[in-house]
Amino acid sequence: MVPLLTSKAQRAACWTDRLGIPTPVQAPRAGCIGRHISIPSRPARKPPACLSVRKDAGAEEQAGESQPHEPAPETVLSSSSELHTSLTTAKAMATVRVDAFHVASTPCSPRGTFAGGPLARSSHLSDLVGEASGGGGLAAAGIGSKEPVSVLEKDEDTLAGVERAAKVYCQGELLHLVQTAGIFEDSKEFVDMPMRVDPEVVLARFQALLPALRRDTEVLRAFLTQYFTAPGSDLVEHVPPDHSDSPALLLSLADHAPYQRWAAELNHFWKQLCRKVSDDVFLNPQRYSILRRTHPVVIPGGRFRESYYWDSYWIVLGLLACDMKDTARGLVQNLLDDVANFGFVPNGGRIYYLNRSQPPLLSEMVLALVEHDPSGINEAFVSEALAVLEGEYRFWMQDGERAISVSPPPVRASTQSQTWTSSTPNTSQQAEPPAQQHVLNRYWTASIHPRPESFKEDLHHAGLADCAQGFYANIAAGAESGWDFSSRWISPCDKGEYALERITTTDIIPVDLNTFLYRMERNMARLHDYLLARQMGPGCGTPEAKAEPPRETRWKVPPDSRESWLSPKAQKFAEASAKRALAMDQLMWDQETGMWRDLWMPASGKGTSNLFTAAHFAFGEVRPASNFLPLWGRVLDNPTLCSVAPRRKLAALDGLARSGLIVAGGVRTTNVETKEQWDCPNAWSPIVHMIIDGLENLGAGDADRLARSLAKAWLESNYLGWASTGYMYEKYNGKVPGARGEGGEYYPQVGFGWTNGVVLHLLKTYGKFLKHEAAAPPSTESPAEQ
Ligand SMILES: OC[C@H]1O[C@H](O[C@H]2O[C@H](CO)[C@@H](O)[C@H](O)[C@H]2O)[C@H](O)[C@@H](O)[C@@H]1O
Repeated sequence: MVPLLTSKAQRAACWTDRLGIPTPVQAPRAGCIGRHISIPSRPARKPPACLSVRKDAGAEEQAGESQPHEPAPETVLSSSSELHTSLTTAKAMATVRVDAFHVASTPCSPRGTFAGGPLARSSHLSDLVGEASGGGGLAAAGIGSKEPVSVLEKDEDTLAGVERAAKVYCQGELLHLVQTAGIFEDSKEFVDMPMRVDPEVVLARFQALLPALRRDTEVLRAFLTQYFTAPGSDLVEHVPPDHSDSPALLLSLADHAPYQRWAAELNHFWKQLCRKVSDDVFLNPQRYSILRRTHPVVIPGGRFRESYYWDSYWIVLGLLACDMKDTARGLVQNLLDDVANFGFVPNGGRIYYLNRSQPPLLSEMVLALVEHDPSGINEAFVSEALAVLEGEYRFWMQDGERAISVSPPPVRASTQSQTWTSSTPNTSQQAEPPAQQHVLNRYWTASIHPRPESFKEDLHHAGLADCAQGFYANIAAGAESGWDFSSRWISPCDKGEYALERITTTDIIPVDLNTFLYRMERNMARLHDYLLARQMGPGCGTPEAKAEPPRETRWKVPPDSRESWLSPKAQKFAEASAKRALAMDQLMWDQETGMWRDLWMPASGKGTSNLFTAAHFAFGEVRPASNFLPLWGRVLDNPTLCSVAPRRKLAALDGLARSGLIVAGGVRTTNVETKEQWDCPNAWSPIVHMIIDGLENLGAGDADRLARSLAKAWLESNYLGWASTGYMYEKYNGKVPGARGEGGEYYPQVGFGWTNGVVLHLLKTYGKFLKHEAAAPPSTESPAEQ
């Protein structure tokens, strides 16, 4: 039996409260009732005296027991041929069957909002990822790699468990009715609740209820109490053995007592945020939405009671700042295991996240581990990681899905400085055949259902959208971007307003995603050569070996700027990175604003051509901070851009200063104020960190000074928030230092994994600049306010 209450320390009010870790829900709370389009809502009623919820037959009941199913007439999710992608994903990877999957195409593409079918297929990838990439039923189902990554063993039990659990958490009438009954304020609550018995038993019990009772809110509440336990009980607290109360970082902050105390507390927080998957998840994976994890995880906190893909990068940096390299390595190994099991890293560690990934930063994490402790990482790990990363690369390069061919519009030379908006006419009709074809990437999913964890919210917006299926694909792709949600992805209406139902993520080729993939290509080239140098031993003839003592060379990852490569694999990934750097420069760089710009493909849903010749800058008025992430990615250091790099660097520095994004509390996410959380005035740790890091390493103008003043402003804002409330927020208000950010589809969270990670990393990097300063009160002046 799964314990109803979580561990002792979690019950300690002080810590749970400050970390935003929810206490177990004993009784479901009443909440708002979302709009739903399929099943008419009913007023909540008192249960009738003869309430026919049967007594729990217990866990001993045989799995697979089923009662005749009487589907709700208007239920849209219960057809077995329309399995949710999360289920088909796992199933596909488990059985490598290609026939049973739902093909993600849809007849509607209003406003170009859905690009579900095969689009432009890239042509020059086969030598990098093999002929198996792209096309086929798996690709059409958004499953990623056609070939599982064989270097790590797949966990067949997990996959079988996922398939069974998905029948409750990802599809069907029970999910629909619970999520639309208004029982929980937060839609994520239900899909995180473990089952007391097998899913087949739960579903059979549910089907045994009279149809009218299934729709009765009080009956549903009673049903949940009987068959489910509290969210959060599937992960148990775990004190990582490599945690120390006095890591070297604390000593280095000795001259700056307030920050030293703060760092000590954040270091302590790792113990509160670290979790192990409970034993019963290993015995009965089918009863849980949590994915089994071999190694402990570090959760963000609050409603985010599982691991997240891109959050993990900043958590890893923070752990390394506290010398917790074993815990960091375990986190990375879990993500590598994901690629082995599913062909990609899912958005987060629950089965309902299996229909999408998140910003691909796994290679960055592997690199961080190797650079932190080269002699502690053995060759087998690097070699295995590289094979797995290749699998992940294959997932992202599925042509026609996340990878597409783009050509510059022939009119580009004369419209270099033109700002395109959603209403700009598509001039591709008059275009000459393009001279050069590039392959770039976008966020994409095959999902045609509401996100289970945001079910009622998605139903509501789908009801307002021109095409519900297109909306579901685009909203899930928006979640894949990590920027869920932002004006970046929303086609503004004529009045200039950003309504979520107009989300059109798959029509956009984002600067940040292409930066992340550029880094993946670059990192893999570097890691391949690093591995070869280590395998060959000292004096292996690398360019660095000639200049440095051989022993040093063996343990050092070659610099990002390396031009000649030893290993053929490294050479190929370096070539891919050069192509991408060139494409980003030719298509995304906007000289007028001094930034890279997301591309908008208004023709993407029309599918008449294999090439997008009409890629223009996305919604002209939106200036996201992600436009500057190529600085973090060192894209301008690619040898192929050496002739333009010096002036681009200065122009980008100037562009950032002119962008208006730098504010008193760091870097605001965009310049547009909407109700979404990835917009103005919010400032998010991952973005602020990448901007700081990019500036620090730019080597142009006074970029490093700006980096330091931004780091100072960000630390002061986070410190102010912590000192006045005890909380570390998930996001901050960039305009009001210390204030929490707002907006979006859930209540602002505290805890918080990546926030703590960035602070600890910045304290480690910039501590030496801080220690001579007095503990000045946080400034309200922007370091470069416009
Ligand atoms: O439940 C709604 C959405 O929540 C997640 O997104 C937000 O939190 C994540 C964890 O910190 C973070 O990675 C993401 O950038 C945030 O926007 C989740 O990732 C979404 O998929 C989910 O729909």
